[in-house]
Amino acid sequence: MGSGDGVAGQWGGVDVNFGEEGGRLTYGSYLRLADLLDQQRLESDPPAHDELLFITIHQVYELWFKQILHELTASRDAMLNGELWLAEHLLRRVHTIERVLTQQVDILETMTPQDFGEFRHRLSPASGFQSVQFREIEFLSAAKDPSFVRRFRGLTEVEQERLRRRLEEPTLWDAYLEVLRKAGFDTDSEDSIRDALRKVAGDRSHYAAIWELGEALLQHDELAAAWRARHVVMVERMIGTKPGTGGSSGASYLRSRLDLRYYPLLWNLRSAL
Ligand code: HEM
Ligand SMILES: N[C@@H](CC(=O)c1ccccc1NC=O)C(=O)O
Repeated sequence: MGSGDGVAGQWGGVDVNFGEEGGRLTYGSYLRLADLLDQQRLESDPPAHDELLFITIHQVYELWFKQILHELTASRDAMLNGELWLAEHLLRRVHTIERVLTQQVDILETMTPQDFGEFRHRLSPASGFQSVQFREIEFLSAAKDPSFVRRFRGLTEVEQERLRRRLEEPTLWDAYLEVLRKAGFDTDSEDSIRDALRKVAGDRSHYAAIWELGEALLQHDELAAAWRARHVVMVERMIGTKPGTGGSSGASYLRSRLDLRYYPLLWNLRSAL
């Protein structure tokens, strides 16, 4: 039996020690649960029952966004280093997370418009439009749009700097073009890239790793589009045609974003196969 202040005892025939044990790692201290579980502060007063769900869902999104950025950055770097298997492996993990993110909408949709209405008026002018990590994912994937940095109101210096860095650094598409160049293809013009993609697609046994990587990028693009489509339908269900708390036209603004594609040349390729 161990010593210390913890609760010691027998469990299933195994000696166990619960407690701090003089600063030894515990589940709660490792995961910083005291801090994590103290971050859900409601705006509504008296508290609206569904606001905890609303905050929790968004915080979970942001945690997964952090993980996605970690994986996409490493995948981009792996492509630049010629480690194609690693780049693909990490993209496949991202796909799995992205599927979960779209499914999470189901949970939020258990909230009715009436119950959302109890605290929605407190949220203005905040909105998902201001999610820095969401925009970082777009920039890193290839959809760089510097106007977002200007249009964001109330960003901290650190957040602005994060976005500026993402605008400067290579995207996943830049890294894929580097992969094509290393394989001997010319990528100087859009036509030469189209040509390279057709050659890769036409000789998959020879270009297996490059083809599969292109497919993994396309999958990431498709899953991001699926999230946008799911989000706008949820928005219509929750607020109809009302303007958004972020100051946009709401669902019609979001509909204008549905055609966004990170890798249009990979999509165009389909018409040539
Ligand atoms: C009740 C649920 C939700 C409603 C009614 C809603 C509504 C909206 C609206 C109206 C906009 C347009 C900007 C504006 O406010 O004017 C927007 C943007 C956005 N929302 Fe939501 N949203 C909901 C849940 C979520 C969740 C769970 C996320 C996850 C992080 C999210 C992320 C975003 C993002 C990233 C944008 C910017 C999209 C873009 O610029 O392409 N939203 N949302
Ligand atoms: N823009 C939403 C409110 C909303 O959903 C929201 C508000 C604050 C922080 C994140 C949000 N999520 C997505 O936009 C609305 O207009 O109802």
